[in-house]
Amino acid sequence: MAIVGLSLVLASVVWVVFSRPPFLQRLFASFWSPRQIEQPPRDHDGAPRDTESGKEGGDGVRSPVIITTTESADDEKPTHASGTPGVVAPAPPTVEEPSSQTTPKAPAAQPSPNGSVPSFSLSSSPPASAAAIARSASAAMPPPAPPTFSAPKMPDPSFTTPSGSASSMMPPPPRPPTLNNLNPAATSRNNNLAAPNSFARSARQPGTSTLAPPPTHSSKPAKPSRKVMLEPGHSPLDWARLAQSPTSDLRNLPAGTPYLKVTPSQLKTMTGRRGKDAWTALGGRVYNITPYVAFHPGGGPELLRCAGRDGTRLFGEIHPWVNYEGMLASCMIGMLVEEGEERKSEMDDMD
Ligand code: HEM
Repeated sequence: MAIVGLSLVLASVVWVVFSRPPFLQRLFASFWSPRQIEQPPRDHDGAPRDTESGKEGGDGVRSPVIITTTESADDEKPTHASGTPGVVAPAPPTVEEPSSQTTPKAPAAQPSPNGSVPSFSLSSSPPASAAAIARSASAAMPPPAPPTFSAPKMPDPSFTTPSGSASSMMPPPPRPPTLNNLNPAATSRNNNLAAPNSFARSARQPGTSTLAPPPTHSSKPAKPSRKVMLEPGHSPLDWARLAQSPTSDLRNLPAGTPYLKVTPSQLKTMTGRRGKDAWTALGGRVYNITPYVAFHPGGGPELLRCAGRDGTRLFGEIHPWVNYEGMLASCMIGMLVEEGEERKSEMDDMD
């Protein structure tokens, strides 16, 4: 197409140079007034030529219509050449635009046999208007590159392995969670990961709380206190004041009586009943506990459980921390001896 167009242009130029048609001179004269519309030439009889219907008036000789740039597109009405062989057209119709110099595609007509001036005839389907010419010209030219609105290339969302080199490869983004994870078939691949959760669910039984402290068996539950209400004036402080007085004698023995050797049989008769005092042996020593019964925090009956016998084991089971020696120093009778030892000592005294 480009070659054909160029050849047409070249042929037109050659023709204009050699023939110099009169209409071209008028064209040059009117070139400087582009808004002027040149009236189409009239036929010899003076009637305007019907350019739309293609009818020719007069002798049928067709005059070209030169259309310059006009205000409205309706004025652009080119004429169609008859293209009859042998009919010499003075000039081919040309449509000129000041901005775009386009030439209609008109193939060179065969020269007339009589050797007249070569004429040009329009092709079978010439553009009918300047816009059509422009369209045809644009169609003849290579189409411009279409505007590209392509966005910056985003990374391929697919997670296929890229074919680039390893140096240009970037680590793929983390796989977003998809609904496929809900598929049992898909989750079956991650059973090894779901196992701990299922184990944790199975290990935690309903009703158990992880916030509750674990059960401990190291601390014994506190025993309820077995202390009793003491009579007024019989507090531990009152006992301490009474027992440490130098004038107080709590043994209930004749004055000046030394410490006695008490045998278990003798101790057994001192139970605090039948008018006798209550004696007990603690750590090999014999104490008269009768004055302390009213001051015992654990109560009298508890204290008298060891009267008339050795109360060392029972005492240690309840309150081994109690300093009985200091508390009962003024109540000490003597030493607990084996049976027969008191007699042996009496015989030694007789000797
Ligand atoms: C003869 C010597 C004894 C002395 C000097 C003595 C002294 C004491 C003292 C000072 C307490 C108060 C302890 C405290 O406040 O923590 C006490 C409490 C007690 N005693 Fe004795 N006691 C004697 C013998 C006994 C015996 C032979 C028994 C029982 C068979 C006994 C049973 C108790 C009980 C049950 C308590 C109350 C413990 C508690 O706080 O729950 N005591 N005694």
